[in-house]
Amino acid sequence: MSEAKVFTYADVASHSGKKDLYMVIHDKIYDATSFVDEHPGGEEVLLDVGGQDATEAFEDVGHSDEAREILDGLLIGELKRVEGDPKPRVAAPSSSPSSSVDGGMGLGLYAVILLGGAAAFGAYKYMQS
Ligand code: HEM
Repeated sequence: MSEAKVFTYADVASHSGKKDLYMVIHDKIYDATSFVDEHPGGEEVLLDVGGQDATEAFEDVGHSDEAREILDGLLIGELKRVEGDPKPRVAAPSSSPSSSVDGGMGLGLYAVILLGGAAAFGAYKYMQS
C-alpha cells in the first residue's frame, strides 16, 4: 500500500460531491467515490456525510465486518486535526432501531467524550502558549 497521506478537515470538506466523495471515519480518510453507487444503504446517506466526519453515522448502523473490509479498501489517508476543526461528531440521539437499555453506561460515555474533548482543547491551548 502506498504511504498514508495526511489530510486536514478542510481538505476533506472540499471533496463532498458524488463524483468526488471523501469522508472521515475514526480519523481516517476514505474515498467513497467508487462505492456510492454500490452502497446497500443507498447513495443518499453517503452524500449526506460527504466531506464530513461520518464516524457516528457509520457506527450507528452497525455495519458488518464485510462493510469494514470494503471500508479498508477505500482508505486513502489520515486526518490531521487543526484548531477550529469540528470535533468528531458525537451522538445526536437518532432513531436507532435497537432500543438500548441505557443505565449509567450512556452517561459515562458522554463524560469520557467530553473530558477527551476538553483535554484535546487544553492541549492545543498549551501548545500555543
Ligand atoms: C464508505 C463508507 C461505507 C461503507 C463501505 C458501507 C458499506 C455498507 C455495506 C457493505 C452494507 C451492507 C450491510 C453490511 O454489510 O453491514 C451497508 C448497509 C448500510 N449502510 Fe453503509 N457503508 C458506509 C457508510 C455508511 C454511512 C455513512 C451510512 C449513514 C447512515 C450508512 C448507512 C447504511 C445503512 C442504513 C445500511 C443498511 C441498508 C439496508 O440493510 O437496507 N453507510 N453499508
